Amino acid sequence: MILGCIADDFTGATDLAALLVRAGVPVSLRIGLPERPGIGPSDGVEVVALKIRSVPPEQAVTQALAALDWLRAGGARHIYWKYCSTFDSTARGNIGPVAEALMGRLRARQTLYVPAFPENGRRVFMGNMFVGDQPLAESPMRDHPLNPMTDSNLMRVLTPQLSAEATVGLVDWPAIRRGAEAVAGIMGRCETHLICDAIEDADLATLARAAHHLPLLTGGSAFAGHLPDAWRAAGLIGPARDRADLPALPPGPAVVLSGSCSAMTRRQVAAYAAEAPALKLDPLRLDRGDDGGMAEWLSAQLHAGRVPIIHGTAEPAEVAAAQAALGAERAGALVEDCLARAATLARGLGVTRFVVAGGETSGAITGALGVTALRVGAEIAPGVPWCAGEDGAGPLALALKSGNFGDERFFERALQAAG
Ligand SMILES: Nc1ncnc2c1ncn2[C@@H]1O[C@H](COP(=O)(O)OP(=O)(O)O)[C@@H](O)[C@H]1O
Ligand SMILES: O=C(O)[C@@H](O)C(=O)COP(=O)(O)O
Repeated sequence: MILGCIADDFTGATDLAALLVRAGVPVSLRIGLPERPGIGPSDGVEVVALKIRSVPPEQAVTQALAALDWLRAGGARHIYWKYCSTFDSTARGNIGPVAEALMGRLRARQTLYVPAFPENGRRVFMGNMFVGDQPLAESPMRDHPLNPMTDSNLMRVLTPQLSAEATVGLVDWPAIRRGAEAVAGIMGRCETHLICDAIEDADLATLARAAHHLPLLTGGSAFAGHLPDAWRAAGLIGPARDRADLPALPPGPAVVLSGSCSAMTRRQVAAYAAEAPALKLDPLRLDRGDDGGMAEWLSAQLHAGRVPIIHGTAEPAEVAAAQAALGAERAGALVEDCLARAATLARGLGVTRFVVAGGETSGAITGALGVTALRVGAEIAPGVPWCAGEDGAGPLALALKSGNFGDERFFERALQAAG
């Protein structure tokens, strides 16, 4: 196995798997830490999807190290720590502690942090992240319900997450533009943690050429997608494979479930709810045990042959009000639990296709369905593939959409793409 990947959430894992599949390597995707030892594709990539973005750092470290041990037992030659392309973290932060713990176990002296995903508008310049044309802290990410990002400077975000002996440096864009040797020059300095600029995919390719030999690399899916070419150029893996083996998606009814409150999801939910039956969940009512008659409503919609949407998606002011009354964690958990129950109910009613918006939400739903592995299908939007899996009831299909990915018509597009 050339690469073993640890993803901090489930949308991130399918995003990563999709970009690696695009890069022509065989990819195997596990949901949660596998119970039994296993060996991934001999010349390919194994992705382990965890739900550790918003948990306390100690828990994130424990789970990531367990995944690392599993991947190394399966023969992984390099490890990739995948987090969000907007560098999302809680106030205490998990990106740094997990990276340091993985470095410790791998005896790695240095690692790179490369979150940029230019195709989806996430770019880093002189250590500052931009989402589209806005600095990260002025973008809608400042209002994220669980991981609000209030500083655009990634070196300032990362430094307090690390131990006192860690040193943080920058691989700056002017150096990247000079080429892999200039990047190697910066890597030869003493800093152990290097935040990397990247504006275009060409920058990610340069970084991959300079750093593909490191035992641990970290970042978003786009950088990982450039590693196979760098390994090929170094003669370490075989030629790119065609995707002749796209998994077939099972036919059958579908539902859309959204717990994401991200700006793009809010537009997507509004567009879909204008044309399809929609049930909106309110954490304050859920706290009183009132889910708006979800089971009866869902059953009636499915029996009428519709593709309904159930969602907690709300504007920042509504989210803030729910959080003020219940606390952010409880408000989030109430919606996640209810959507997980909706998924189980839908499955019991014969649904085979689930379009899900939100990373934490996808973790809750996939966990409730009991899916433990996914095969990656065609991409609906950059970083969002349809995936095929199985639970106790048989085959099913899941499209796990990251909060800000896709365009306004994403849900409709996903349903059409499933055929
Ligand atoms: N109305 C709401 N009020 C408060 N929290 C909510 C509401 N609706 C959803 N949430 C929570 O917000 C979080 C969104 O996170 P996530 O699913 O990862 O979405 P994204 O991919 O956009 O980051 C989830 O924990 C979800 O349960
Ligand atoms: O890197 C990305 O942006 C995604 O892969 C991802 O991790 C998204 O997370 P959510 O926005 O929380 O779904």
